[in-house]
Amino acid sequence: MPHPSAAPVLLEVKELAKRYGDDAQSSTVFEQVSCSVQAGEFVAVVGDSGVGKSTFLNCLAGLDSWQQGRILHQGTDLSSLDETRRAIWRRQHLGFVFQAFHVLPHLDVAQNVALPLMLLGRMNAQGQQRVEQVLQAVGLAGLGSRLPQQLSGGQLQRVAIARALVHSPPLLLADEPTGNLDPGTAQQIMDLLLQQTREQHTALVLVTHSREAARRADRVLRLTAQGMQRQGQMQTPTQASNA
Ligand SMILES: Nc1ncnc2c1ncn2[C@@H]1O[C@H](COP(=O)(O)OP(=O)(O)OP(=O)(O)O)[C@@H](O)[C@H]1O
Repeated sequence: MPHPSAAPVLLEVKELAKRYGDDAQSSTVFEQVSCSVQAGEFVAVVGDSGVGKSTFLNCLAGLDSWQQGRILHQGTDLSSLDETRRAIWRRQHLGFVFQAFHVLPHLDVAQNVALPLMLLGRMNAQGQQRVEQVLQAVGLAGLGSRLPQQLSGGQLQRVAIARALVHSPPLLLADEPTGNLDPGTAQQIMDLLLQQTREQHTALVLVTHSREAARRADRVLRLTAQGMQRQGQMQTPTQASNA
């Protein structure tokens, strides 16, 4: 695997600002947020509770809107895509692991994991094999026909990770994927996430409060209301805008 510093830039965020409310009564969540992520790189995003980490991740996924700035994925400006094209772009380029799993209760484990392939029209014999391969990789081999209600929290999070990786997206966004888990299971989930992203050369942007998880990142970025800074460094505004 090439070292991240030699890899091309996958994601660029330029002076992003997010506000809620209308002009008369708006409240700024964050502004002047800039950063970039290279292919295959693992970036942890940390910050105080309520500072806007989940909001930032939702913006990166094109699931939320912003008032100023740009988000570029491999040079494509997300705001240039209408809703339909954004949805297609998400299917092809993105995996998202939510804190609350978001596993569909009426589908079995294999069907949940297969969803991205079905949406991409890739659920043929090869797709079936891929589902089995990913289930095995996350330690759920043999559990494909179980319903989500028959799984533990750690197993459900594994389903969510398998589903986010099954279509080999270049970018994986994960919002506190270990937040609901005990420390032992949390570590296993982090091991798995890292192993899978390293093997598939997927860039990983992980929002976390966990020092343990952040410690394993290639880079840690701290989100504040005024911008994004590389953790552990005092930066000039110019350096921060290049974080
Ligand atoms: N729909 C909304 N309308 C108004 N304000 C909102 C809305 N959604 C979120 N907020 C506010 O935006 C801010 C950022 O929320 P967000 O969930 O992104 O923070 P966070 O850093 O992920 O928090 P935590 O670490 O506690 O999960 C919070 O102050 C929250 O109250």
